[in-house]
Amino acid sequence: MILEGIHQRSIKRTADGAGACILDQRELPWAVTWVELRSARDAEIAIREMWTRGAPLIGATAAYGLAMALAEDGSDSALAASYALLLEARPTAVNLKWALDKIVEAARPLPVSDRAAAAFARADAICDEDVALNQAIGQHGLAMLRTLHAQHPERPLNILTHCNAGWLATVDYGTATAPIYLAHDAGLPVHVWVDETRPRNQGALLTAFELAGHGVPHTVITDNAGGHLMMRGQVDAVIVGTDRVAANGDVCNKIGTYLKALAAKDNAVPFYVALPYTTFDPDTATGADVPIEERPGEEVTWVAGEGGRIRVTASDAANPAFDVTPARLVTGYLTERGLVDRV
Ligand SMILES: CSC[C@@H](O)[C@@H](O)C(=O)COP(=O)(O)O
Repeated sequence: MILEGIHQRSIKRTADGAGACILDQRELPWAVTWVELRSARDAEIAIREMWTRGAPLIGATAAYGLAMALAEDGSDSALAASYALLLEARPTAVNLKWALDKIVEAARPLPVSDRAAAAFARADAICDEDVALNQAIGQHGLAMLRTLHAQHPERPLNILTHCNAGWLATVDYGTATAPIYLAHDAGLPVHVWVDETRPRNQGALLTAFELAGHGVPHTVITDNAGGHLMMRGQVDAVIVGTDRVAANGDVCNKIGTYLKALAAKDNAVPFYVALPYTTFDPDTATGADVPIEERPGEEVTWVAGEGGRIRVTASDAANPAFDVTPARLVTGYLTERGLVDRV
């Protein structure tokens, strides 16, 4: 299947209803490949190895994975084993646990023979809800962007984003990108500075692909360029997604987000975090309590691009995948309930 170049659901049930189809994001933007997941183990590999990624989409994939596990074996012990397998696939995005818990809540009270159907139905509902949440975030974000644009109506609104918090990271629309898509569709002139987002380059590879497909003017920049652009007055707002917001409002997101928040603060650029309630974690007190995924150093020492991978150093590399932006650096949280200054 070839993408139409515009957003669509990034996870779907297979035609027979017994599995889930995802885009293999490792191949984007060079190839658009849909992959069928047929078991909890398939879902776990797809999440762990980042065929699929982004907090809400990780949750949706895990939900279908648990439903597939129940179709194979609906017993309590099988449910517990597959829950643990999927939960360990990636540690940072709280949507993973949230979605798995919703499947357990829906399935466990039922007779074993009814559990798989209930789990699939709940996974479908998680996906439908994610789309609605992102649309609501988009509507509130559009109002916010209109207000910002009114300050300088003579020029396009420049938004900087980090990583990929678009439709590829969610079921559809994205969190950080939903306001951008709605603004563009409403005729508001927006231009997006896209952080390339080393080491895996989700910005250059995925966000740019999305924005190009939707016709949104954008420019890819190195991760180090944002502070300079802010100092020059070339950024009107930063909007990022998040993998987990702690009870105190600290924001865990892709490594490098914190530096953007610091630069934004120093240059009086508003820094917004877009999130659905499924990414808020009241059980994690502060950002210091969020488990930060340490990924292989090879993601740093080798860079993937068109035509393959090239090695950039023979030295050892460290690769923390996320960082924490303290709540004090956040101007506002863009949620399905509106723009709020505390979560
Ligand atoms: C709406 S997704 C928000 C975040 O999950 C996203 O920006 C991000 O950091 C994703 O990290 P990734 O490691 O690519 O899964």
